[in-house]
Amino acid sequence: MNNEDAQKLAIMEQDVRISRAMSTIKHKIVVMSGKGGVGKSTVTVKLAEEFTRNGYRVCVLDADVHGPDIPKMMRVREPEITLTGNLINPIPTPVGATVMSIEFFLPSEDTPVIWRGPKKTGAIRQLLSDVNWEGIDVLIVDNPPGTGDEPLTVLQSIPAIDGVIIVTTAQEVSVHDVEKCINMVNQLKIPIMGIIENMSYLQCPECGKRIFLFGKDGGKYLANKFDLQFLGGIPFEKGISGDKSSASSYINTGMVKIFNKVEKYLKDGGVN
Ligand SMILES: Nc1ncnc2c1ncn2[C@@H]1O[C@H](COP(=O)(O)OP(=O)(O)OP(=O)(O)O)[C@@H](O)[C@H]1O
Repeated sequence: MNNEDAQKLAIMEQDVRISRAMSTIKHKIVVMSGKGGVGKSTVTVKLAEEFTRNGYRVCVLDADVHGPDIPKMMRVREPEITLTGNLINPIPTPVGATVMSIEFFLPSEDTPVIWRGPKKTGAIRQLLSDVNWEGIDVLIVDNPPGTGDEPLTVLQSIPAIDGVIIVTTAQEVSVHDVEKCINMVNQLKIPIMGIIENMSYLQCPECGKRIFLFGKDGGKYLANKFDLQFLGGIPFEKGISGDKSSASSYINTGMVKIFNKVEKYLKDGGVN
């Protein structure tokens, strides 16, 4: 066998291990965006909390190799890695969910990842195959931003994704980048559950008037253009911004409505 064939075989074997390891997960959701910083991780954490509050056993997979913020946002500090057989157990969080992140395997949380492409995608695939995913009702994956190798690897490696949730702001640049992201997911023939517009508006604490800092209805525009469900908007919220560690303590009415739609989508078997 030449080198290329050996590599193909190793990938196929890993695909089998991933499928086996993930086969017991009831539902898999991938949260993604064409643009960085639009609130993908925040939405992932809030959604995980809503599912947990409603009795689901939830795990969040932080697939962002460069900015693994999820453990901090889910208030996991000094995680203790344990094994079941040779599979790594997800780490419990204070709200009752669990989390798995590349950050747990870095020498320190301040260590930058300077790996090249294949090493990064290899790390993502290894997490998928080497984690103990037993007993999880809903896996929510925080996919790295953009349409590059890493988000693509997540979409191609996770079998039977129930649906992708696309996060955008109303801003033109975000909408434009998200269009590329939607096209990528469509090309892979993975269902898109719907669009969330984050940072939709700021409500003036004095007069209650809504200020649309990033313009209006970018999320609805995308939903109409691609014939997708608009899952809802989330306003700017004081409690959510700044210190990422504070995100977990915060409940948002917009998020409850979004959760209801996402839960209905899963119960209906992936039909909008
Ligand atoms: N609705 C909101 N109101 C106020 N601040 C928000 C809101 N959503 C997100 N933020 C803040 O915006 C910043 C970026 O959010 P977040 O990290 O969730 O984005 P991201 O899309 O996951 O970023 P990255 O591309 O780095 O992964 C954070 O400081 C977060 O607290």
